[in-house]
Amino acid sequence: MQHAQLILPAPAKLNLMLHILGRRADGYHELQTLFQFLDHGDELGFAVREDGEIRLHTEIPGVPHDGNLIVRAARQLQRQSGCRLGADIWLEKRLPMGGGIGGGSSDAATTLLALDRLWQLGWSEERLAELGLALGADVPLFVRGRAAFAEGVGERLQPVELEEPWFLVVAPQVTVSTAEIFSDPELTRNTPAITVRSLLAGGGRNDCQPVVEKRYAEVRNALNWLNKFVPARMTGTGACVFGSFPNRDDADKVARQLPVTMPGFVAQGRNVSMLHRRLEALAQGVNA
Ligand SMILES: C[C@](O)(CO)[C@H](O)COP(=O)(O)OP(=O)(O)OC[C@H]1O[C@@H](n2ccc(N)nc2=O)[C@H](O)[C@@H]1O
Ligand SMILES: Nc1ncnc2c1ncn2[C@@H]1O[C@H](COP(=O)(O)OP(=O)(O)OP(=O)(O)O)[C@@H](O)[C@H]1O
Repeated sequence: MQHAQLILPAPAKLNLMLHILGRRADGYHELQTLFQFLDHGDELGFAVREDGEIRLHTEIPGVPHDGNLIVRAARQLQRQSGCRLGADIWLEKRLPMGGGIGGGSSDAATTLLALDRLWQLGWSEERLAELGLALGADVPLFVRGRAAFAEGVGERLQPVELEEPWFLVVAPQVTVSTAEIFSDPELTRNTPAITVRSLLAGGGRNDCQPVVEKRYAEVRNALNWLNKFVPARMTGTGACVFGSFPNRDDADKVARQLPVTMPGFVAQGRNVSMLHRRLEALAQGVNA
């Protein structure tokens, strides 16, 4: 990381609600979801290589180098832009994988925005988001960096202004496969569409939660534990669950009581991703 020219965050997200409206012919699901960012995430470092190679210097156990979303994002951008430069990339992984908080998608989006800058491509966010969609349904959200109501398969984004409470996120020690949950016959796929206005007035749920709770005792236990303090809900297709608090102290107090078998973290919900805050500061010449 000490050789990096540019160090940028890759924040987590929460799905504050997630409704499944139907299934498309290609197997993907039509959904409605409300996304907010957390001020907690991975960190990535980047340096330009003149030889065109893309090298990620940090290994993630179980993920081959060429299958890592960071490498796949970099190679796609290189291919589509025709750029002859390469990159050395370092990763500090802090987010649990397969947790429904978007770690891989966020790493991919940070890579696209970082290399667009270092390779001086001048691509619009729109074009980068379009490229990102091929890597994962949540990548466009992280490229855009604004809390949003999402429709379609998650790519039609409408920015929203939400309260920014503190969350306690509990990470049960299991990995939930998104594909497995979406292919479960018991998943309900017929929630009627709602308007963003009615949603912001309160309500919503996570349609994937009953299926995950049934399959994973660890997720069930985490929900039961957190529900003793505040209403608890699952994010994405799990495994992480969260509850909100009006201030950091209240969230910390509950976090201190977490059993050792149930790690968690406290973070604030943010309407502008910390990646975009950092890029704006850089554009203004602030070295914060
Ligand atoms: C459900 C969410 O977590 C909400 O934030 C995301 O949309 C999932 O995003 P992701 O993990 O990046 O998922 P992808 O890598 O795009 O898709 C993984 C698998 O989930 C299923 N999938 C995903 C998104 C979607 N709208 N419908 C689906 O059916 C598909 O089987 C797909 O093969
Ligand atoms: N840079 C990366 N970080 C994390 N996972 C990666 C990465 N690259 C590839 N993967 C693969 O993607 C899978 C899903 O990882 P991720 O952490 O994005 O899941 P998630 O939090 O459930 O995402 P989502 O909320 O988008 O469903 C991992 O199990 C891993 O095999």
